[in-house]
Amino acid sequence: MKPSVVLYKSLPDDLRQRLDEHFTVTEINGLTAENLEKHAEAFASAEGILGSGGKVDSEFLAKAPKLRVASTVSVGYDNFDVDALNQRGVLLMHTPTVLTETVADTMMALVLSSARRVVEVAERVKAGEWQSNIGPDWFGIDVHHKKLGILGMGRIGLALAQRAHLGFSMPILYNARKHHDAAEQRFDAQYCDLDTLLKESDFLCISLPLTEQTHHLIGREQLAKMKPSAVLINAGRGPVVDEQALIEALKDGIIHAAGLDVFEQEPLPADSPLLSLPNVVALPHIGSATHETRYGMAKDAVDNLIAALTGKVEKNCVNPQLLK
Ligand SMILES: NC(=O)c1ccc[n+]([C@@H]2O[C@H](COP(=O)([O-])OP(=O)(O)OC[C@H]3O[C@@H](n4cnc5c(N)ncnc54)[C@H](O)[C@@H]3O)[C@@H](O)[C@H]2O)c1
Ligand SMILES: O=C(O)[C@H](O)CO
Repeated sequence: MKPSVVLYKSLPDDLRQRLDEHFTVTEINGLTAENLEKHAEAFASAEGILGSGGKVDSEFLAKAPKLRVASTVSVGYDNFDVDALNQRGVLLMHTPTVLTETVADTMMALVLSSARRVVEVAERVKAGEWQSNIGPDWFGIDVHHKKLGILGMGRIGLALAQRAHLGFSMPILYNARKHHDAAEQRFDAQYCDLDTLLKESDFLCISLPLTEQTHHLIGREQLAKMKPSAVLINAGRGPVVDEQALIEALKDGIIHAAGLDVFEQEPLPADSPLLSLPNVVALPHIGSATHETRYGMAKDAVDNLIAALTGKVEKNCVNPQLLK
């Protein structure tokens, strides 16, 4: 008999077919409380789950007593209680690597659009405000040759360093839990402590995961250490930055601008003060959102689930110690 799995994100037809070849699939529309109740039987018999978003914690695991594998269509896994999964012996599979270059492209787009005010001035053109030669009120700030600080020099940080250093002649500073040899050798990146990163970066780019240690790592005190001309870019997770403190810093001129792909609450509420600030570029969490990359992530998530439920895991496992 094929193992039962719950699919909580829709897949392209060919990938859905591949999943059906291996498993008996129950497809639901998200891991909501309502769906957990409505599809209690499917969760009670599920050996695997595949999707993205929604909390997977001990309360969830109690409803899925046969679960062996959770496969998320994302690299970030802050919505999973990894300790609870480990206690239950549930493997957690994710999709690093396939999205790295695309997310770095998004971060570079945020750097450029925040500095050159691309969104703001394009809106002004559409509104018919371009009536004569433009003056300084349309100008932005340079990107090339400015110092780019990377907070979280992992896969995405490295791909951003490549773009910024080789493409835009930007000196790279970074802070991470440890030195990154490839970043130092290939892009001359200089390791520094967080305070130095805050004080010296012209663009502070955050590509950190959300953990207990990184929650509100950037708050009022840290923003105050940044240059008034600095731009903050966040494509890691929203809660790494204290959003209220960021709003105040942007309003008060403590920093110059922000380019944000992630927020404390997503979707960002329509009445968020961030949306009325001209010096903010706000994107709807599109870091990896290209057709090619989203397909690649879904494919990897399907392959990961098949590998893990058939005992053939070689990569993409968050808790490989369970395999021993
Ligand atoms: N906006 C998006 O659509 C999008 C897309 C993909 C990933 N992400 C986010 O980006 C994160 C990073 O992805 P990645 O593939 O580069 O991961 P990664 O594991 O390769 O890199 C993370 C880096 O953060 C560093 N780090 C972790 N905790 C730290 C701390 N307390 N202080 C300093 N450095 C710390 C690590 O040392 C590592 O260098 C993901 O976890 C996810 O949250 C967002
Ligand atoms: O972590 C990730 O992969 C992205 O944020 C998409 O959720």
